[in-house]
Amino acid sequence: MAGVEKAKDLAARAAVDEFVKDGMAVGIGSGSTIAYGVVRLAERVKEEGLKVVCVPTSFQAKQLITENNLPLSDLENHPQLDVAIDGADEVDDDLNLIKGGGGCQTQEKIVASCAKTLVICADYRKDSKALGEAWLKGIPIEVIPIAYVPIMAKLKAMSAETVTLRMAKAKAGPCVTDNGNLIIDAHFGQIKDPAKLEAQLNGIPGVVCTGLFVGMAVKVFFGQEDGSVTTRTPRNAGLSA
Ligand SMILES: O=C(CO)[C@H](O)[C@H](O)COP(=O)(O)O
Repeated sequence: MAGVEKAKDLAARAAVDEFVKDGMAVGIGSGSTIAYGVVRLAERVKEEGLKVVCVPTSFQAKQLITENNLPLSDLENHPQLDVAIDGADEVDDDLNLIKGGGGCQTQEKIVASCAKTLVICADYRKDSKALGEAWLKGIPIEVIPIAYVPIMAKLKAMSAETVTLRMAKAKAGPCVTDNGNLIIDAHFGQIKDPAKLEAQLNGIPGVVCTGLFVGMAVKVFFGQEDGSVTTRTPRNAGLSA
């Protein structure tokens, strides 16, 4: 393994090693980076006899949990989680995030909101000073299907630079979320006030959930190109080895 994949693996392993302890209920995020974290968690269960339960944030996360023979649970049985570990598309200096590149931000935000701690693992490409600087595809916004046209118009009126209905890759038509909704990607350029923008977007009728995660993450692990892992916390907004 080399390059970006190695960086993802290192970051995810570091997050799992530092934050998952015996007896914990763990929220499992979605995407290619957390997949390495699930493999590491399964290793620790085998090697250390760790007892954990895992709550997924998507169909993909559920598959990861079951394929790695980890105990699967849900928010009905575990409405309070000790930690949620997830990936991100972009992370700013204050640990605000853009998520939803994989279209799972709604369940990811619900699970994160039920966890005492949200920890993010990402490769070096996700590190950014301000949201919207590196991730140019736009903020993923899950919407109720009947509302997608008026919501797109409202986003344009809010001065979004690009507004796109996300289309499926191997099927004609739109990408349909795990919740049966659609996704609009809206790029607002560099975002100066993520909390304000999130509140504005949440105020549009038909918006289910945005990919802006403001003030939720407590620590981010970045896998670097040179094989090191750096971290960022809200208290030390700079990077430390
Ligand atoms: O938010 C997500 C899915 O909705 C993912 O966590 C995010 O897209 C990062 O994915 P990857 O680890 O594959 O880069």
